[in-house]
Amino acid sequence: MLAHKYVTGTLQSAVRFSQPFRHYATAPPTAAFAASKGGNGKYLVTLIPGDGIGPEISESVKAIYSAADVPIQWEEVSVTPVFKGGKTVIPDVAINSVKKNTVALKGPLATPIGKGHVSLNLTLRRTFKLFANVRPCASIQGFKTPYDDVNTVLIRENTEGEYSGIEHEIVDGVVQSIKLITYDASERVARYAFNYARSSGRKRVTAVHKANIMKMSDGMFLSACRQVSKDFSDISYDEDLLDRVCLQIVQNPEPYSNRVMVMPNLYGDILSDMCAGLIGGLGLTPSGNIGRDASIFEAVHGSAPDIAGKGLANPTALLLSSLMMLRHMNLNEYAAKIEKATLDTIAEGKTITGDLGGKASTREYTAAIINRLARSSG
Ligand SMILES: NC(=O)C1=CN([C@@H]2O[C@H](COP(=O)(O)OP(=O)(O)OC[C@H]3O[C@@H](n4cnc5c(N)ncnc54)[C@H](O)[C@@H]3O)[C@@H](O)[C@H]2O)C=CC1
Ligand SMILES: O=C(O)CCC(=O)C(=O)O
Repeated sequence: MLAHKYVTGTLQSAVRFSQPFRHYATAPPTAAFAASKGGNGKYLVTLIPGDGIGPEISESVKAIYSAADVPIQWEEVSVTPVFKGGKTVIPDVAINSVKKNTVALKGPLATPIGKGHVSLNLTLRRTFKLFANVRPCASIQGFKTPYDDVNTVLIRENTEGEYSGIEHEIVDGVVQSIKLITYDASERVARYAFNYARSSGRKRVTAVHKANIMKMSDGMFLSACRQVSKDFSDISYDEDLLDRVCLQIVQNPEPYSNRVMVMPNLYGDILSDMCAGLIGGLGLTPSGNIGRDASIFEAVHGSAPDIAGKGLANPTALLLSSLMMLRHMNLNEYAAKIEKATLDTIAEGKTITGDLGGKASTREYTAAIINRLARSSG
């Protein structure tokens, strides 16, 4: 078993790799990583390739890891839903793999719209009590977008709120969907956000809300944040309305760059897509779903059915998610090496995918990163 050294480990990486730390570190002081090793001495990590572009971008990550000699052995599982006991559930083999390995990299899973099975993404988060979804979003130096220095970190409550999945038809034509907020879950994610701010050198936490309208539910979320803020005298705390944040961040993202924003589930889902738009799109933004007993890393984006199977997908978001995972596992040097090769490839701009304005296929872009890795170690 590896010890729980996250705060120390992360601070060390801050000193040694100041630029990467700014981008894609996780600072999970409460999350456990109990190393599970295979016979070859490599760490076992669950890989869920997912739907749509998921298998293509997973192949890319696997190829890059292999080229960088990352000491990881993938345990690949499918989460094709099965019908059991009147419900759609995730197959036991996938659940058991994540339970055993405690870390997983997951491709996007598609959810039918307005009908069909529940979201398996949400089911995984609830099953493993992955209470905080960390979504960093940073401009890539040298890659030109309308904004040059976006560096936001958004932490989203990940188990309840508007995504509790409690909906019913009261009478014909009237449907009720319950937004469930508990003090415990709010307190837990708020504490995580403050700890994250402290260990990543950010000086402010902003709770994003709509408590002017949802006085009780978002009001309770804010009460929990205020209470937790009292334990962090070195971090300033404030609150802002979601709609104001949306307006202001697209007008000028700079003031949001040195703080952590924490918020209920749905707001985090939407605001993180908007932040992705500030830096070049969904092909670039990673995330980590952090829990006490397991953590699952995934891109912010979905299965992109419009480009699936065409070899056009940008694997960067999944790759950067996997780097958050490596840092979570204290494999910092591998993360730094791959991160540099990736960001340099994008900054150079010669071999980038269509979503970033380039012409490269997923394979060509992956090969460009691998070449750069080879050059840097040769
Ligand atoms: N965590 C997860 O697994 C998520 C799953 N989904 C699911 O994914 C499915 C599709 O959802 P959409 O709303 O279409 O969102 P999406 O994120 O899949 O796609 C939105 C747009 O961004 C583009 N895009 C996304 N990722 C890209 C990448 N890596 N490279 C290049 N272009 C990329 C797509 O081509 C599309 O035009 C739905 O079933 C949804 O429920 C959506 C979001 C998150
Ligand atoms: O589960 C899904 O299909 C979409 C989920 C999503 O957009 C998210 O929570 O990130």
